[in-house]
Amino acid sequence: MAGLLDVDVALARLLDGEVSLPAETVDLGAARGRVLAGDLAALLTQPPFAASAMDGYAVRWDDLPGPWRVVGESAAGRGWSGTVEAGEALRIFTGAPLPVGADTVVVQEEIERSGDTARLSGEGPPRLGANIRRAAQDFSMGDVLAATGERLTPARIGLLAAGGHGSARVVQRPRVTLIATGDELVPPGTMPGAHQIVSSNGVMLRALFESVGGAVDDPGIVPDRREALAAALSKARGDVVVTIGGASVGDHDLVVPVLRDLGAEMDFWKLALRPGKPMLAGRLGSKRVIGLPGNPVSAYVCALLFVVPLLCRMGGRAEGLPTRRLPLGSALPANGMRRDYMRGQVTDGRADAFSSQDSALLGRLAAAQVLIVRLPGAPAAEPGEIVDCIALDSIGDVP
Ligand SMILES: Nc1nc2c(c(=O)[nH]1)N[C@H]1C(S)=C(S)[C@@H](COP(=O)(O)OP(=O)(O)OC[C@H]3O[C@@H](n4cnc5c(N)ncnc54)[C@H](O)[C@@H]3O)O[C@H]1N2
Ligand code: MOO
Repeated sequence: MAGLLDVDVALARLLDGEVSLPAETVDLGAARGRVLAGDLAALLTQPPFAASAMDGYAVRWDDLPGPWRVVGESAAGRGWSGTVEAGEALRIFTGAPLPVGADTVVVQEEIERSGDTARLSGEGPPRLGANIRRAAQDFSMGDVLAATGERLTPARIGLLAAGGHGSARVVQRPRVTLIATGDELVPPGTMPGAHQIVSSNGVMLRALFESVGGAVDDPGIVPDRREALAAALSKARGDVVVTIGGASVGDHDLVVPVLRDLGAEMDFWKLALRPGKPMLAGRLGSKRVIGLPGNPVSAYVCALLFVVPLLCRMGGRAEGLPTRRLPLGSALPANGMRRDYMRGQVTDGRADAFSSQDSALLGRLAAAQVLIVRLPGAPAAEPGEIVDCIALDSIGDVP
């Protein structure tokens, strides 16, 4: 479409030359979801020594089926320094070091104890080495426990702590300032007066950006006045400023004129995209500026297609959105000249677009499992035809 930029070209321009932010050190206790800035190797070996996996008696396999003379005790944190000789057993507890000489643990449920004598009362251990965790069974000093670019899941955090780390070098979180513009807006939780609506986009986008690691500052709603918007844009902190609304061409759509007044460089404005045609991108000093359209679905789709990949690039994460190729459940009409992202559901493995695609309908967006992608000029599609979809339910999965 004349004058409207292709979505892929716009995304490539947006990401061109952008690299991940510098690293910082964080305590493991506050590191969930962060992205490693470098490989982390084990500083320790785990387990550091052969240990009993059960409460019982450490014996020599060759001595089975006993009986044994119990010569001492090894508990977690308090090992036993002697050697288990032929005919001897050592009382041992879970996690305690296996003594020299012993090679197998008999669980206490299979032992009858009387004074210093232990007798087998059950079947006994199934094999040499039973109920023992070997030294280094989990990992050895020097093993890479987590690699650059990996996200710190709860389990990885535990692994790093076991490996001797108390903190980790991670990529800084990209900082985003949200600026919602509009005289009609009131904050969430406030009853709108006449001709007002709730600013639902701010909290929605905050949640989306945080789900991919963004650190969001939302200083509130800015009225449709040039000076107010200019002040908010000038004050905005962080790496990326995201405006919401006022991106179009109406008399009260001030984002582009105010950005121009402030000397911002414009990367692009107006895309061959539905929903979200008036989306814009630029630079204000060292900050990236993204102007999202105000219609809630347009704001969400543009944020997903552009801001999420930008934040992922800055935050050292994989950028691609999760996609699926699915057969259509019902026919679709020919598409116009804008790339269309149709909200839809998946039933029995087939994607169906909702009948209404109005970009103001948050209910349909919240119910959508997929965005069905229709390329500019795509002909009508029959049921069963395979279409590309963005899987909305697997976005921003910080565990
Ligand atoms: N003459 C033209 N008019 C419009 C065009 C066009 O090309 N020529 N484009 C249309 C398209 S497409 C879109 S999308 C909208 C986007 O316009 P703006 O970005 O300027 O958005 P607003 O006018 O400020 O608001 C649109 C709509 O969204 C509501 N809104 C705004 N902010 C929020 C918020 N934070 N939370 C919830 N809802 C919000 C606002 O009240 C309006 O209803 O322009 C078309 N017009
Ligand atoms: O792009 Mo607008 O987003 O068609 O409603």
